[in-house]
Amino acid sequence: MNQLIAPAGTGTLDVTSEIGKLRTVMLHRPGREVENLTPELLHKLLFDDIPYLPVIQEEHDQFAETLKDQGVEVLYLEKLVEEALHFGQVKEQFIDQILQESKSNINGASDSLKEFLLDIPGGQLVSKIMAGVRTSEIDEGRKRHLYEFMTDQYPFYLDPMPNLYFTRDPAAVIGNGLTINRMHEGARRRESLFMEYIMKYHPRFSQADIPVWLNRDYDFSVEGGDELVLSEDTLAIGVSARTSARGIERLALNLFQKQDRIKKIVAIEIPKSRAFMHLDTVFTMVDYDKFTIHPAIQGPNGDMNIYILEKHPDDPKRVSISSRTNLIKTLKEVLNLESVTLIPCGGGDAIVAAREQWNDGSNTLAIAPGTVVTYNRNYVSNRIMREHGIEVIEIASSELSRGRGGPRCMSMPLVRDRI
Ligand SMILES: NC(=[NH2+])NCCC[C@H](N)C(=O)O
Repeated sequence: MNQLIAPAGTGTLDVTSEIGKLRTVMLHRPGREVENLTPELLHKLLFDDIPYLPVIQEEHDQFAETLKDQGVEVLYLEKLVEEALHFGQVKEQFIDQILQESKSNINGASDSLKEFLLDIPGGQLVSKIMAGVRTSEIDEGRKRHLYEFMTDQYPFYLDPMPNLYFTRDPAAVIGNGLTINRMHEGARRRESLFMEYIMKYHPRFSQADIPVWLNRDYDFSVEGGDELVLSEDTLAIGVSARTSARGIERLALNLFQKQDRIKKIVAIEIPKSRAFMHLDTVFTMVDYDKFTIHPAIQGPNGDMNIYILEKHPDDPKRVSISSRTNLIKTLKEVLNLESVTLIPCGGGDAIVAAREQWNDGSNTLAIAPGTVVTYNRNYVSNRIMREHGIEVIEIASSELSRGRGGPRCMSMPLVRDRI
């Protein structure tokens, strides 16, 4: 195995805001999993079109370079998982678990598949699992069951995982710990297993005693696109198509029990629709007192359903819940700010806002207070942000945007400077 990309012993996680200078981030460069999309599978695998692999990779490399140029350390998911399996000597255990969790596709062929995967040389196993395994890839000689010889069945034993380049969702760093998420959609459920292995077995993290605030074995879903770290003591979490109220309450209980820095969780309900799948598709923090917003998530007078969860004074099994209806007022209250500016996606024009939100116009990745990375195609939203004094660094987005996620979705911050 080549030298570790992520040296041992540097594995502290530290994210106490959405905007502190970004120091270390985890990305996933889209790979062959994207080429295993077919029109029939698009809906199930949560895509709207099939990206052209060489171009999506080029755009992704440009994204990574942009971050590196700003001094950000970029780690790659695939490499971290390979290293975790190698140094933890857990390749077979990992294969067993992937097969176990892919059961509905495998349909009894797991012995042949396990042999097939064990034969793949180190360094290629992880990308193979990510790309998916076609039924036609298993040698005739390895097939044992009648249905394994049939050709007209579902094409995959292991489904491809084309959403992996949205590293934001399967896990999220909060303070010095993280959530390793139970994903809402079956198409993404296995993704968080990778992070579990990285944290347990990668030499950079395994000795660091990193708290896991919520694990993927909890029955109710939470996804990273809904988890926003507003400040050292306050989180915002979307109650969305992907993140359940129960998941949020469990996370709150665990946090209040295991640490005492984070004191408030602001649960923000958003419409449960495909376009607004996570809170970060309609709301991101771009500066100390500025946020992007898609106006369609607010009622006529700016009203919304917002709940603040706090530690219950005398019952550790409950949280105290109080409600709010106005986003600006709530943000001012929890962040102790005199004023808060919401920058509307598409400048608030109904058509432009809808069009640009669809291509993640509100989904910014802050790399420092007042500096964000965005997609170039959302030129109206980008202009409006600049008019509000934000430095906007644009990246190419023709193919990346086809997966319905933007720069925030495509990045998992591991370390940010405190602000
Ligand atoms: N944090 C985000 N907004 N992630 C976007 C994920 C998009 C992905 N196709 C999905 O449906 O899951």
